[in-house]
Amino acid sequence: MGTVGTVGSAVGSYDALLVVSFGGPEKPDDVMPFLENVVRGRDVPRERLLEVEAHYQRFGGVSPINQQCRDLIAAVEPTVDLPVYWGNRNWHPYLEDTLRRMAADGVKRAAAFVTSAYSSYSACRQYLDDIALARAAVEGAPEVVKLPHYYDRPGFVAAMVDHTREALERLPAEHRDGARLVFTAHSVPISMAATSGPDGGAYEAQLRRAAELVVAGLGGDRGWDLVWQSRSGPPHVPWLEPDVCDHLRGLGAPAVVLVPIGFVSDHMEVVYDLDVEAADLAREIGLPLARAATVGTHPSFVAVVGELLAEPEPPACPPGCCPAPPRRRAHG
Ligand SMILES: CC1=C(CCC(=O)O)c2cc3nc(cc4[nH]c(cc5[nH]c(cc1n2)c(C)c5CCC(=O)O)c(CCC(=O)O)c4C)C(CCC(=O)O)=C3C
Ligand SMILES: [Fe+2]
Repeated sequence: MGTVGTVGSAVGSYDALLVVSFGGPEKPDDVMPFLENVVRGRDVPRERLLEVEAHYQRFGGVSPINQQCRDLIAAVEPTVDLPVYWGNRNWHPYLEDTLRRMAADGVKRAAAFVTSAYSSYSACRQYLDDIALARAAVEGAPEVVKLPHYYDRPGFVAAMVDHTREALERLPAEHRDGARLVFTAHSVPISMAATSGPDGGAYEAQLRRAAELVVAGLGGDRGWDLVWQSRSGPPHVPWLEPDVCDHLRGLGAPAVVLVPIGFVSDHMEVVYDLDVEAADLAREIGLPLARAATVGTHPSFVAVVGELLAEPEPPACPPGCCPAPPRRRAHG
């Protein structure tokens, strides 16, 4: 027992909610140590890391993600009947420290809400692995049951529909009808996309499904695409394409609404890669652009957390689901 995603037990068996997130730096000196944590054992070239460091430093070394987690927790806390804890993969508060506190508080069985709605190694399995590692380091750590993916929940979709409609309204009136919806998500290596979910291909399939639901919620008759952003890794490794900026160059529509369907809050990939990079490009090519907000603390999204907690415990991911990519050899 004691594995993540354990099957069994009845509804209402949780004695805490654990919000699990990525983590981000909150001052300039945190940035490099945070980035080193993120890419440890991964094939990310030094030049890419320095580029991303500059994105964070441009915002004073502060990632928006931690405050967004605090905001989400503040919104969720009054709606659930459980103590709420928060632990990150890559920065304080670390999962391990949080699990230690939970053990000291007598928590036995927590539900984990991960701030990522989709399958794939980076969006799902890596969080499970991190939870397992943190649990192994903590004497008497609670069991942790990861709540299921929520990209197709009506509350998630409704929040994105509202935010997309708001973005459309920010476009000049004459362009609203013709504006194309361009959904974006974090690119991943093609090999990771291919092995995501129990039968492969789940990351892209789930994103397409979520986008379809949002388009339907808006009335259904608007042209849309799903494209990728925030590519990392070395140039010789193929990642999902097209990149959002390349796509905007050849768009052939009078205006665009970018909809970051792949993210649950406006974190650095959104405020830099979309609001700086893609927005600069759009200005350069004279393309009116509005960016939809992510679900954030939209009430219908907040309600999804309570909905997941009230459901029967989800089955664990099958063992072969979203396997880890091969780890990079240590440099000599
Ligand atoms: C699928 C996916 C999500 C969505 C699911 C989810 O939300 O979890 C996501 C989220 C995030 N990614 C984030 C930050 C970073 N991701 C990196 C690198 C990578 N991401 C990958 C994938 C994903 N990443 C991959 C395959 C890599 C290559 C290295 C590796 O195989 O791990 C790097 C290294 C530098 C670089 O970008 O090259 C950074 C700094 C932040 C925090 C942002 C903030 O601070 O506000 C968040 C929420
Ligand atoms: Fe990432």
